[in-house]
Amino acid sequence: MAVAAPGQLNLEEPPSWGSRSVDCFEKLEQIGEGTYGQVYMAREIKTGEIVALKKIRMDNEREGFPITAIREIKILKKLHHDNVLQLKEIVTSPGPEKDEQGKPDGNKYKGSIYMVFEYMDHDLTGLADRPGMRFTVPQIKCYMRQLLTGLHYCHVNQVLHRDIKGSNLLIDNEGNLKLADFGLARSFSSDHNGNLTNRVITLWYRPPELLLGATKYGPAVDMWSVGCIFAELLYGKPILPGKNEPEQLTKIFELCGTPDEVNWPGVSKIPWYNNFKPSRPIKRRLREVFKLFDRHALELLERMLTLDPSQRISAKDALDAEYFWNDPLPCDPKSLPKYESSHEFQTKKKRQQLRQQEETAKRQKIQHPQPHARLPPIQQTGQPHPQIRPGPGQPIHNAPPSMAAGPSHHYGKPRGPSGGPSRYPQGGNPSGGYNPNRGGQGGGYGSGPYPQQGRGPPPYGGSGMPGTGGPRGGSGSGYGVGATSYPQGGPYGASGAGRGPNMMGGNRSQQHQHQQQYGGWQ
Ligand SMILES: Nc1ncnc2c1ncn2[C@@H]1O[C@H](COP(=O)(O)OP(=O)(O)OP(=O)(O)O)[C@@H](O)[C@H]1O
Repeated sequence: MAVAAPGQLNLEEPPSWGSRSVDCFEKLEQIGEGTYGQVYMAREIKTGEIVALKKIRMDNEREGFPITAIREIKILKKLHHDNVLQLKEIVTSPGPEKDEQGKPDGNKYKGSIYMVFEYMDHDLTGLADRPGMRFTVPQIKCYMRQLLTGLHYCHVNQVLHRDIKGSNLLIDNEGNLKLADFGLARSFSSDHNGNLTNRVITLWYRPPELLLGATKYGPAVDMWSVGCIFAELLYGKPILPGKNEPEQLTKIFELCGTPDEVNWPGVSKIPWYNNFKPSRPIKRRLREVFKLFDRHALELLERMLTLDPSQRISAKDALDAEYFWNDPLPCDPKSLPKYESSHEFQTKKKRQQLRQQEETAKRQKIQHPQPHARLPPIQQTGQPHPQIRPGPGQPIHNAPPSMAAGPSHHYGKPRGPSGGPSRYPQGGNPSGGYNPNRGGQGGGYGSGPYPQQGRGPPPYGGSGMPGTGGPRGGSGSGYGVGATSYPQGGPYGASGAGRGPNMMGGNRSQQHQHQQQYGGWQ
């Protein structure tokens, strides 16, 4: 394999994995900082294509190339799906590392390795954190369906993601959602008998079985995380923000009730069950806490946030849920508005800058109190003119790609504990039309190729469907307008009565009794 000499570009050769130098790319801006390395937006010099470069952290030289990166590369090489982030190539940086004076440091050959990914404009957390951002119901359905489709593909191909969270769900300006960050992912098989680590999945999205110490588990762990994301999208903020593992379990029990041998056969045999067993049983309150969610959303959420992993809904069955087949239907991703790029890293940075600015302004005020309230405020130099930017949360229709991906325009706002839900959709379309376009059931977890979805092609909202035009909703949509109507101050607060009608209204009885899916992996 030809390796590019330091500073030289392999422009003639088609890129083969690991053969090219990172110098083939021009780094534009840092867009992410993860546990395992930095992520940059970059431009390929030859083609002008915008990509994301994820630098593999090699801090711990003694342990060699990080196992997480090896896993991620191995897994991503075998996954090819529209809803899974595509790894395009691996590139290397020319070693040896330069010292502080810019001279090569002979003792240190620390050439870096980068993964080259297709560039995505947003991650879900960054997008949701934009001030004034409200997702419409068709938009939430659209994202959820893509998330489930990508995850179903992974599970069918015997890959557990094990770190589903908003910042790992990347979204482009075509409305496509892709699963990213397979650093904690691993292959599994239904006959796998070995133990797996339970120290996976970011705490707020971690299922009860892992918190209770299970070391044999399957795709159901990802489905719990999906349930947390789903509720977060509807509710407007994370629903289970525990500070540590015991508190996380307590929050889960307060929402989902305590597990016992009746609702979760076998739970008492999970290693730490006795350590965490609450002194008295707690009733499940999910339906009460989220009673303002529409009926089909609540039904689906119930099945995702089921304590017993063997009874938790699978990605495939979730895609078949009434929620996705009733009005308002998921919108076509392409109909979603285009926003300026927003990644969690940048919105956090922006929030920090804003806080600093506010503190400086406060300090200045204390040092130089204004003698008269009517005097005009001191003009800050270097501030952009407010009119050159679109309003916060406003889509930038017709912006050329370079602007849409422009590095210097990011909005952020403090997301303090008092920041109540503000971005979930408002009242929905009461006319719940039924989509008859359904095929039979099919697929399931097995080896082999990715099966077709049971219901044939996904429905898209047709004309007149509320909110297909974007988060502000079209005329008469009823989405994204009006005051926030969900309870403030956390999901366990008093549930507000009389806050508007159920989105769907309807009274149809539940159609499907879903099969248990995960028994084999428990
Ligand atoms: N292909 C991409 N396009 C745009 N942004 C990206 C891309 N890949 C990653 N990012 C951004 O970088 C962030 C971190 O990336 P990633 O999760 O892959 O790294 P990580 O080191 O594993 O992070 P973590 O510790 O949060 O799991 C993402 O949340 C996202 O905002």
